[in-house]
Amino acid sequence: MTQTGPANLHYLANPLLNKGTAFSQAERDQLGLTGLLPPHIETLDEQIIRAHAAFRSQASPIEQHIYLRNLQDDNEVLFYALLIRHLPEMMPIIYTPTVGDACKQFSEIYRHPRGLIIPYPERDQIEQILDNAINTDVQAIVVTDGERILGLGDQGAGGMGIPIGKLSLYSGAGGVDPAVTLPILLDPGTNNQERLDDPMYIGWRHERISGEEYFEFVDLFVQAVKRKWPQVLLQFEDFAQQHAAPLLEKYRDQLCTFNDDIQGTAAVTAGTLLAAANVTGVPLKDSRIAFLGAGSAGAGIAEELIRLMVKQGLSEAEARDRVYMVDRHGLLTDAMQGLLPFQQPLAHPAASVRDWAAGDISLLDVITHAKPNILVGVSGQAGLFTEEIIRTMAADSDHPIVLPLSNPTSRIEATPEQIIHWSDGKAIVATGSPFDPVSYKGDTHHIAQCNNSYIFPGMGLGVLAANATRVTETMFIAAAEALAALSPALADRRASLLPDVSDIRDVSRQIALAVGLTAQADSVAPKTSRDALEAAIAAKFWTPHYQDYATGDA
Ligand SMILES: O=C([O-])CC(=O)C(=O)O
Ligand SMILES: [Mg+2]
Repeated sequence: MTQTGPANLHYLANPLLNKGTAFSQAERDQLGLTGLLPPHIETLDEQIIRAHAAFRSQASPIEQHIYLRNLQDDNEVLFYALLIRHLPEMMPIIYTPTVGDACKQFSEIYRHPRGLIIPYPERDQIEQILDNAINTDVQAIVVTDGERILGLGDQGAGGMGIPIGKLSLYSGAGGVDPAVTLPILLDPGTNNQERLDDPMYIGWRHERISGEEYFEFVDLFVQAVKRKWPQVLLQFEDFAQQHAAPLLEKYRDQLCTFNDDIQGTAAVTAGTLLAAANVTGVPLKDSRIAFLGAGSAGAGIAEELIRLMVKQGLSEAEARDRVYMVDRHGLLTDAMQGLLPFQQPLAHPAASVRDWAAGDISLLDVITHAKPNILVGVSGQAGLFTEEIIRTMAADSDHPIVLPLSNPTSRIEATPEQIIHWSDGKAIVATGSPFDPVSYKGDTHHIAQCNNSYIFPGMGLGVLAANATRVTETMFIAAAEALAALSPALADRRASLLPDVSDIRDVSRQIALAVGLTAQADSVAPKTSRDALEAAIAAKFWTPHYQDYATGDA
């Protein structure tokens, strides 16, 4: 049957169906596309080469981001084929760090609708909004409310860049079909004055709603999602500290959900530290760990490490004793007023540290007295790992492990180069944002990217392939252990602690298997054999390819 007129838009305007110059002659004839496309018919491979050249010709990372996002909104098969072929080059563009700039400039660079936006004034129509999603088989959602975007704070509606970037990695790194993914922005306003004052701001121009109203708004959304897609995986991303942990506690037993900043970051950090323990010879249970930043991400990592130390044989009290949380008022102690519920179990008895300082106990005081061999930065603030802090730590430890995890690059606590120089080459460094290797005194130090991007794509794939109905803490432990088992540093101590980004699709499949097996053991997924689960993961694993729309009788 020959289609003419606007029906051809069905193919050209839907990025999940569009093939651009790769529509065959038969498709062009049958779908009414002749004359709408240039005559040379390209293969996907030729399209990738041409798109890569166009990408390279962009003047700056943000221009490259805009180019790739436009390509994604035009032709998803080509976008993912290009991305997968050039992951190490393109991941920093669609994801951290450049996605941070894209969130800040979201209004200026906005081009096409993608996903769903739910502004607070439209809260009575959430079901209708969900019905409007252009993809009907939704299996994985990433949602943000824009309040704590990376270390960049409140970006309002610009936060939508994050769910889009995360889901690009679900497909690009985790093999989840983009047709089943849906980014969502809850827009409860913004307290970012610059955005409110910007005439170009495209979000709901209103200060953030808060308190009961806020939690009711999120609940309207979650209940509507549960009714419409009862099996869906719902990932919370970049919510502010005062909301992230309470929302996780509220919903973790209601549907298949997790918080990436609390649980995904915890798992990748645990995996990195398990790998590092193989290099240093100091097991996690014998380590002492200092954190700068005691928000929900820091606390999430701390609790995961405590679980692992207990698994390695410590009592819970012994494990807690080895973890020191430092926030803007210094070391958390039980004498502090106003600790949040998730911080209280991580506070040290004030009496046990009374002699460390006259007033607030600083990070340097903690380094001096507790002598940690592991230092984790989740402060969101640049420069807080000072030369004195790193030198003091290195004086007491043969292999200090330093993880400045704050994103994007502009927020890092200290650069790998600084840490390696100040520690005279002793430190093992992994960062949240990507960094090039550092040369120091003839040695090359590889900098692993300790980013939850090693975890959430595999978690998503594993949950979907195993038909899991909940996400448990043991599934994250399994993901961390699976990641550590793939560390190149196991075979070569000088190699990176984490696999190369170019191997991330294989990593995701391994993590999916570990996660799926654990979901079965935890009775949150139907029991199958290991072989059947492996087959389910392989069947679920999407690779970009074009469908043939031409009917045989052309
Ligand atoms: O997005 C990233 O690169 C890691 C992450 O979740 C965050 O920093 O909030
Ligand atoms: Mg995040």
